Amino acid sequence: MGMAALLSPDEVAGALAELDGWSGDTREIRRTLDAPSFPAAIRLVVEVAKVAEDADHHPDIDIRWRTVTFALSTHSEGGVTAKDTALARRIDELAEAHASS
Ligand SMILES: C[C@H](O)[C@H](O)[C@H]1CNC2=NC(N)=NC(=O)C2=N1
Repeated sequence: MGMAALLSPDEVAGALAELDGWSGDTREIRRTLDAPSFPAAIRLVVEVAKVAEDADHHPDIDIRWRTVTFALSTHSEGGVTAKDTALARRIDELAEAHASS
């Protein structure tokens, strides 16, 4: 048993309504961002990596040139928990600083 509880469908829907650009369901939430350039995309990923390591909660990351997709779930629980919605908010803050959309 992990420490974070799975969110209900209503809780995930409520969180997604507050998170700009995120989609998903109780299994996983995801957002795709376009950075201005490949180096900018990598810088964003490095910043997210620092936050993820500090939180001991790690996103699945897909990098294609300057397009980055972050997919969040709590693997130990088999779905979305508050750890994922919290990390999504942090990613949004970093993405804003990196002029992504
Ligand atoms: C031991 C350590 O806390 C676990 O392996 C962590 C690491 N990062 C993780 N990240 C994610 N996304 N889900 C997890 O269940 C998870 N577990």
